[in-house]
Amino acid sequence: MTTTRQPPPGDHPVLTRLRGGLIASAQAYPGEPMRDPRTMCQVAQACATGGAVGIRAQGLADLSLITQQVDLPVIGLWKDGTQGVFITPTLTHAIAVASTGCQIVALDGTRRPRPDGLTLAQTVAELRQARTGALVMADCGSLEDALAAQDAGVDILGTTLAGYTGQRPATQGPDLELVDEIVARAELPVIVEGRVHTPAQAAAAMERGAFAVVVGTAITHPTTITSWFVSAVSGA
Ligand SMILES: CC(=O)N[C@H](C=O)[C@@H](O)[C@H](O)[C@H](O)COP(=O)(O)O
Repeated sequence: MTTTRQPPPGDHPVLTRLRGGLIASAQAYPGEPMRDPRTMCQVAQACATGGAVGIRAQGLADLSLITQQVDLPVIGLWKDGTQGVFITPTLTHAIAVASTGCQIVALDGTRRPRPDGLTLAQTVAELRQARTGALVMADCGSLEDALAAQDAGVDILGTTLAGYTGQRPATQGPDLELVDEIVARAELPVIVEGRVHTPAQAAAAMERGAFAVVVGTAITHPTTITSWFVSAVSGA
């Protein structure tokens, strides 16, 4: 199975729109009050008004609505489960995500076995065969994941899973050490994602060579943001 490369890293028109910008991740979790595609779409619209250059979102219903109603590149994923490989875990999930019209499909980019038995390279190649036109973002947990994902033919490397796979400690903010390592060794655009909680941390990620930064919780998850303030107030 051969992998057809997309245009050179960073030159694709979708990447041109994302370069140097802030991508807002709008996701609500099962059982939460905001878990409704209309709500997530409104959150995405609000983020667009605030200057986000792209949206990351989860689930086929949310993605179908957001790709129709928000005029920004969308990074789509499908979370299935909460343990192991759960971010767009199989080729079937990836094709379904791409079919919602999102410009980028994010999938687990670790070296762990995938539930459908395909390798990451096979998954990427099959997704390209499906001719959806979507780029592929590998959600990685380490430098080794990122280099393997690059070899597997993905278009974008993300630090999404740093601190969540046992390969790296869960740093207080984004794992900037990992950003340094990936930027130094990989050739693909590196999107920094995971625990970017302040504008200063987002700026630091850009200074370390990030192509773009994804912020989720700190912008779009009021329950967690509220709990930060509650802790501060009760601890004062
Ligand atoms: C590990 C995992 O499942 N990450 C998910 C990936 O899509 C989301 O739950 C995160 O909110 C997203 O990565 C943004 O990160 P943060 O919310 O820390 O800004």
